[in-house]
Amino acid sequence: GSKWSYIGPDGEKAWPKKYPFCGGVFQSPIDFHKDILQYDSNLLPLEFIGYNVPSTDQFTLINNGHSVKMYLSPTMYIRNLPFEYTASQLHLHWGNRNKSEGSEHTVSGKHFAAELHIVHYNSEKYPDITAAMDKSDGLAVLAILLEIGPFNPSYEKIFRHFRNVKYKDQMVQVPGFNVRELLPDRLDEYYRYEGSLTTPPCYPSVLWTVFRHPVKISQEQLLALETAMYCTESDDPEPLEMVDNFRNVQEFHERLVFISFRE
Ligand SMILES: NS(=O)(=O)c1c(F)c(F)c(S(=O)(=O)CCO)c(N[C@H]2CCc3ccccc32)c1F
Ligand SMILES: [Zn+2]
Repeated sequence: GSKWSYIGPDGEKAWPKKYPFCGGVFQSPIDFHKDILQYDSNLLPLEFIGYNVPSTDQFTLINNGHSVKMYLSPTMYIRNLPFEYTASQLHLHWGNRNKSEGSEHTVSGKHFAAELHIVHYNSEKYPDITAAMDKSDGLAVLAILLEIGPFNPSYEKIFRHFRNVKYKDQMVQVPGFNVRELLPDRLDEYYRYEGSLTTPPCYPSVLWTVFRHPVKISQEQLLALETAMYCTESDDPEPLEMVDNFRNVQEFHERLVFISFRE
């Protein structure tokens, strides 16, 4: 499978050797700081269609060795982007139990505890995500910054299954729920820029929407995320904890991030 990691000799500094786009342009994630932000009044709130998936449907949650990802229903899509984008999967990035600063995007140099990504592909132009993922208008990823606060029952609908996907390639079925509950209340306030996948193959194919307002999960939920999973298979004699699975922020020169809010 894909031989890359977040640590050691196959870590992010080595990614460009096998995945040239990782050393290229428009790379993500980035730091949002005031001198690259520009207000844009044309940035409308996104519209989510079909996000309220009935509990009779099921999502497949899988540990792929890099993250924990959940396949979404093809009836879920977003409007109010340049094209219609259909949901593909969601996954998370996080730190470790001693340093809960595992978000990919940062704000004024500050990490949040973790980050949820909902990956969509341009279903108006491409038949599936594999066709879309290396096209400049191929993908749209929504990013939700996570921070510590009260217990979050919506995130628990995913988190309570972590014990069944502890090891690489393990999977479990998750009853459908309203994925809109995972997003912050203020959908009208977000950062928007053109960037890339934050993992190999790092294609510069992503229209990023990072919501301004973080969502809160409890300390215990965060600890579960930081301690539940392994990158290795269940029978591996040298288990590797799945921690710190975030890419460092990338150089962002001569470019702007558009914001839908006046700070
Ligand atoms: N942070 S991110 O949003 O850039 C991002 C990831 F961080 C990440 F881990 C994955 S993955 O599929 O779990 C593993 C590596 O592809 C994807 N998966 C994408 C990339 C390629 C692909 C192909 C089919 C379905 C999903 C994806 C991803 F888009
Ligand atoms: Zn991601």
